[in-house]
Amino acid sequence: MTITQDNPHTTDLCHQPGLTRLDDALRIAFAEVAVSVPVEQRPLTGCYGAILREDIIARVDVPSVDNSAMDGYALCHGDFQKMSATGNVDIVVAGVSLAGHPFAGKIPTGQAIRIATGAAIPEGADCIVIQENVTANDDETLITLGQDVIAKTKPHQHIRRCGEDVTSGAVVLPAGKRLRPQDIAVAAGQGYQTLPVARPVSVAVFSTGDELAKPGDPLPPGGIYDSNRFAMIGMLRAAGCAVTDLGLLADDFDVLQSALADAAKTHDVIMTSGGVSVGKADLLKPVVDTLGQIHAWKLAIKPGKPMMRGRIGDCVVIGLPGNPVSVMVSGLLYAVPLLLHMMGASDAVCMPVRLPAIAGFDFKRGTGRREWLRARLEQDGDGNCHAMPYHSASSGMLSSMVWAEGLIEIDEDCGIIQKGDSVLYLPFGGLQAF
Ligand SMILES: Nc1nc2c(c(=O)[nH]1)N[C@H]1C(S)=C(S)[C@@H](COP(=O)(O)OP(=O)(O)OC[C@H]3O[C@@H](n4cnc5c(N)ncnc54)[C@H](O)[C@@H]3O)O[C@H]1N2
Ligand code: MOO
Repeated sequence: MTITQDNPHTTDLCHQPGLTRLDDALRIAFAEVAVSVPVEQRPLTGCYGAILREDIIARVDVPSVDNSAMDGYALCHGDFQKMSATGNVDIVVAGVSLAGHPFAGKIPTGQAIRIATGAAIPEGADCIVIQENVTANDDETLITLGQDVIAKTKPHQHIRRCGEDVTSGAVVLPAGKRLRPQDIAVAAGQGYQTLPVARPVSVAVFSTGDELAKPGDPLPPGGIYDSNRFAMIGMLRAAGCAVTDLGLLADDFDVLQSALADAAKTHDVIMTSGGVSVGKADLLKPVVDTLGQIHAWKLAIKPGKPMMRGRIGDCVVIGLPGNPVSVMVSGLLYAVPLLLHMMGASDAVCMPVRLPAIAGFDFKRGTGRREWLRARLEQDGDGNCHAMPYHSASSGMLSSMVWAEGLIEIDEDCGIIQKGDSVLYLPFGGLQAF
C-alpha cells in the first residue's frame, strides 16, 4: 500500500530545527503548568471519569468474614472423609446459613449446614460441596454424598477468605487515577459516599477563520462549515472538562484580542483551532503575545506541527492548528494529556495506550517528526493483528478519522518501516478523549 502525502510533488521541509519533540514538549508543559484545579468532595454517582486527588484507603475487609462462593452445603472435610470408607455417606443437615443470616453456633461433628452464596461459613466447616453434587431428601434435612464426590472434594473449596479481595488499611484507589465504574464500585464497597476529585478544568472553545460558517447557516462561496469546534468539544467533554462553546471568531486582531481577553478572565483554559501557522491571517500568536506570553510553538509532530501554548493571566491558552486531523491529533496527544495533568491525573493516566502490532504496510519517509497514520487493525488467519493505514496522510481529510479505529505511531528517528515490522498502535479506546 502507498500512503499519499499532502502534496507528493513537494519535498517535506519540516526537518527544521526549532521543533520540539512531543515527549520534551509534554515534560516542559507538565513542569510549567501546575496542577491547578481545586479538589471537591463529590457524591459517587458524579465521579465517573473524574480524577481522584487523594489515595482511598480500605475501611473494611472484603469479604468481611469467610463466606461461601456457591450454593450448597458446608461441611468439615476431615469428618466425611473418615466416614466414606464404607461407600456413600449420609449426612444430617443441622441448619441453614444465608447471606445476612448466618448460622449461629458450631456445626455438630459429622453434620452439614445448608449454605447460600455469600453466607458466612459456620464454625467447624472448612469446605463447601455444591448442591448439584449431593442428593437431598425432600425437606433437605439429609444429604447423601457419593464416593466420587467425596474423592474429588478438597479442603477450603468454594470458600472466599476474609479480606482476600480487599484488606482493611490498603490503598484501594491511588490518587491520580481516572475513575471508571469499577473504581467507583470499589469505593462504594468500602462505604464511601463521596470522593475527593478534581473540579473539572473549565475550557473556553473557539474556532477561528474567516472561511468558517456555522452548521445551519448558508455556506458562502469558498466557505466551509466549522467542524473543528465539534471535535474539540467532544474530546474535551470525554476527557472530563467543563466546556464553554464560544463559537466562531473572524481573522481579525481586535476581535480575537477582545474575545480571548474576556474568556481568560473566567476560564482555566482557552482552546482554539486555526490561525497558528505562518500565514498573513494567522493572528492567534500575536494576539496571545500581546495579551500574555507564548510558551511553546511548533512541535516535531505530524500532523499538528504549528501547535501553540501560551498564557493570558492565569489562563492557559492552547492554540491547535486548523487542519481537521491536526486539531484532533494534537488535541489527543498534547492538549488532553496536559488538561488531565492540570486536574491531577498521574502521568500514566495522561498517556495513551500503545500496543505492538505488525506493520501491514511499507513506509519510507523520515520527517524528523513523530508521525501518526490513521489506521485500523486487521487480523490474519493465525490471529495476528496487522496495522493498516488509511491511504492518505493528508491532515485535511477528516473522513479518514471516521474510517480509522486508531493511530499508527512512527517515531521521530524512524526511517523505513517494512511490512512485517513491529509498530506501535494507539487504539482510539486507549485515548482519554474518546
Ligand atoms: N508556509 C507554511 N504554511 C503552512 C505551514 C508551514 O509550516 N508553513 N504549516 C501547515 C500546517 S502543518 C498546518 S496544520 C496548517 C495550520 O495552519 P493554521 O493553524 O494557521 O490553520 P488555518 O490556516 O486557519 O487552517 C488550516 C486549514 O484548516 C481548515 N480549518 C480551519 N479551521 C477549521 C474549522 N474550524 N473547521 C474545519 N476546517 C477548518 C482551514 O480552512 C484550512 O484549510 O498550516 C499549514 N500551512
Ligand atoms: O500537517 Mo499539519 O502538521 O498539522 O497539517
